[in-house]
Amino acid sequence: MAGVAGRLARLWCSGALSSPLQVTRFPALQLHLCGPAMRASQKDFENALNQVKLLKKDPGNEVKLKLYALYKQETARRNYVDLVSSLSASSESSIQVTPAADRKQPGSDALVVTSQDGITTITLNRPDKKNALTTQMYHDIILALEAASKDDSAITVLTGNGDYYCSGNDLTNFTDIPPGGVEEKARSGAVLLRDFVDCFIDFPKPLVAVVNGPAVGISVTILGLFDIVYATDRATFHTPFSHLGQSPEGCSSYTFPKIMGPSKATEMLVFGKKLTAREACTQGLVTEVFPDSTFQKEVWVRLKAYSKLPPNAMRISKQVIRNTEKEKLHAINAEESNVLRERWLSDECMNAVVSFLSKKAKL
Ligand SMILES: CCCC/C=C/CC(=O)SCCNC(=O)CCNC(=O)[C@H](O)C(C)(C)COP(=O)(O)OP(=O)(O)OC[C@H]1O[C@@H](n2cnc3c(N)ncnc32)[C@H](O)[C@@H]1OP(=O)(O)O
Repeated sequence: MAGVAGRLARLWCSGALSSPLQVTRFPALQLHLCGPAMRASQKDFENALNQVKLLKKDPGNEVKLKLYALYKQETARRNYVDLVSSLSASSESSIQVTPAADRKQPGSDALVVTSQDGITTITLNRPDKKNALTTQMYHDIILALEAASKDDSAITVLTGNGDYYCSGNDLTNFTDIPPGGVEEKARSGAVLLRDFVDCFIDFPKPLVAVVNGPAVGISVTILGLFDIVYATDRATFHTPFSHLGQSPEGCSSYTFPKIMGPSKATEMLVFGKKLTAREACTQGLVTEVFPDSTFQKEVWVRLKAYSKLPPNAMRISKQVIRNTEKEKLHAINAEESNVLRERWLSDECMNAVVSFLSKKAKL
């Protein structure tokens, strides 16, 4: 695998790949760009890579993102073959192979929703990926919030499983390029972002973030739309948008200056300054910080007590607080999503994403 990865890296780092048009002149590589249904043999793939080595110019970021996606497919294919080989090698193997149709759909395990003691808890559950948000997870969170807004719980909580709260947008989302290309991807991403943030703006009940560890990107910006933010003292708050060639979302361009003042907001949103939990609390983004050793216990005791308060009174009080700003927040969300759609198409953003993916794939 490292061989294929290394070759891909050398191709684009050395400038060996040329334009997307030139790449599609090579039938074997084209087969791979068309996906698993038209999969070329490993030999075809190796041949294609040798062919593209002869090209002179950079292939462009769209092709690099496709190459990364193909590299992941290739890895998955090899893992599949290895697993089946290991099963055949040991006829006494105890591994049960579940028929594909019976398996849970991707994404379903990545979000866990529970309801207890008047509290609905939505838990991000991809601890091995620091709870990075896949496209599926954005959709699932929207559905979970819609359900929670109508269930009989008094309070809704968002938290993370594992050492991180959330590492923000899963940057591999960028490799899932539809037939309409990166423009279509950016358009659909902006619609999803807007719908996702709208749900937080409109959420009718008290919404609490239980920040169990570091938080990055969109998981930080939407905190400005929560009613309470409790954090472990291990948490940090980081919005590296400029580093990623991106711009603020989650209404943070409005809520952060309002919460912490324009210059502190600029340090975070423009210069990517990472705040400790205590700094975030001093600046008003976090409601209260707890020692990590007692964080879960203290927070849940507190929330269980709050959940016994009259639910209608809490809902109406929240409406009174939120309603004066709702229209404005929706307008800001729409504007931020539009700006980001453009940003996602910029070289600054594409280069940053390709650089992250190259490091991740150890290319
Ligand atoms: C609808 C769309 C809205 C889009 C708007 C959102 C804007 C944002 O959210 S921008 C912020 C995007 N997030 C990042 O830039 C964070 C990227 N990740 C990291 O910098 C590091 O992984 C992190 C500091 C979070 C953790 O570092 P480590 O403690 O060293 O752990 P690893 O890097 O080894 O991470 C383990 C594993 O998880 C993968 N990972 C983590 N975060 C992401 C992510 N955001 N996207 C994709 N993958 C992520 C990481 O690559 C590792 O994977 P493997 O190597 O496969 O094990």
